[in-house]
Amino acid sequence: SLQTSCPSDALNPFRSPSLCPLLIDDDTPSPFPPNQPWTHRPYCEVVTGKEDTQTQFCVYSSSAFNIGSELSVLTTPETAAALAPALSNFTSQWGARAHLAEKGTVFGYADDSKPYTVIKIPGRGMGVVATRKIKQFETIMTNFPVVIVDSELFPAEEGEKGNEGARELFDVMFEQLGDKERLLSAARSRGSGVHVIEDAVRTNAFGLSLNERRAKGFFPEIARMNHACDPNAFPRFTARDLAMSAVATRDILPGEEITISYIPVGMSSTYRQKSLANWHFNCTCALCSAPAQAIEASDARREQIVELFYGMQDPSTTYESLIEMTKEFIELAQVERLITKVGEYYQVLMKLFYEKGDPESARRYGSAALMFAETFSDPEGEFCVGLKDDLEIVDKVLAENRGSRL
Ligand SMILES: C[S@@+](CC[C@H](N)C(=O)[O-])C[C@H]1O[C@@H](n2cnc3c(N)ncnc32)[C@H](O)[C@@H]1O
Repeated sequence: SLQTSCPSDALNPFRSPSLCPLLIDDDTPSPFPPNQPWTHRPYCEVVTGKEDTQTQFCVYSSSAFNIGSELSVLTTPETAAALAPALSNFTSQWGARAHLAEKGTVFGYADDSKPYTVIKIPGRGMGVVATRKIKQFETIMTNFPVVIVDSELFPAEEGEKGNEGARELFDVMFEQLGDKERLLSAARSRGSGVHVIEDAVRTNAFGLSLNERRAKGFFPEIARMNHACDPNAFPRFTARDLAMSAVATRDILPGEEITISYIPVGMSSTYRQKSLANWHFNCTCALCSAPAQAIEASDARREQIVELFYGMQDPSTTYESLIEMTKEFIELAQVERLITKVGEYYQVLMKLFYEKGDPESARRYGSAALMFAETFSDPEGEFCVGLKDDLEIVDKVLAENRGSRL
């Protein structure tokens, strides 16, 4: 049964929802204030999953989220309760309010903090272009979601018949959105029969992990960024405020289009084309439209990177060959500009050097991994937290070694 009262209620009737988020659905709304932190009464359906699992999903909407820009989430009551602290994180929403600005103003005041503009790009619809020099690692924009849908409610393949319960939930979600035009304009790329929510989310959404459930989120401004296989920006999601930020992977010049990769970076061209099929466009990015020879050379480097990565992790690899392979690996990754993968790569290198009895090198790779991971992923996320734990172990060994040398 749902948790409907808060232990501290009697003492503090004005408790923050972040301290005691309640599980609410359409039968058991929270007592006071009703439905908080949502502004609408939840609407729920029990949905039968692939393995005949029965899960209750509800539509939760808040027209107050992100300084009135709104948010509607289709998820389980548990995940909705876990979102309460993020919904109440006004500091972050206020800090990033420039994303609500029209024509360089924030609530009537001139704002020159926005380093980009959205314009038409030949052959790609709209796109985001830099209006001044943007430095590597700079946060270009911070954006909040308008729609989030649990991935279980999505037919795996486009056109596959969705669950009837899901369709009703999509209808209610669309009904509760204040700015329907925003979603409609993001959804006009598909034929009839596909629900407008599914349509918009498939073309524009980012995969998220929320309270250990997979979900897809539509972030309207960052969704204007077109795809490039060698992008100059990377989307970073932070769970504590639900913000999606675009972080520059290298220096960007004024007039340059700001791009992100819709698919994991580092794949060779054939895999990229297959993975991009979901978006229904012929990729015209710099890497895909490069001369055949350049594409071939890049593919060869990417394949070599994967091969080396497996080779390095093979237990039979000696310490000496690990050093050689690492050198070659890093050089290739630099040529292919796989900077957003460095956190991942260096974390593995930290472990390998640690296992081979070289904690000094392990520490160097570990700290570099953390620096990159904190730039391109959630600093409070699982990956960064795990890295910090691993670094502590390495530090302990280093301290013990120093002690034994004295
Ligand atoms: C998330 S939207 C990006 C913004 C979009 N251009 C707009 O006008 O709103 C994704 C769509 O943009 C277009 N697009 C994105 N990257 C592209 C690329 N590299 N080449 C061609 N079209 C692209 C495709 O139509 C794709 O389905």
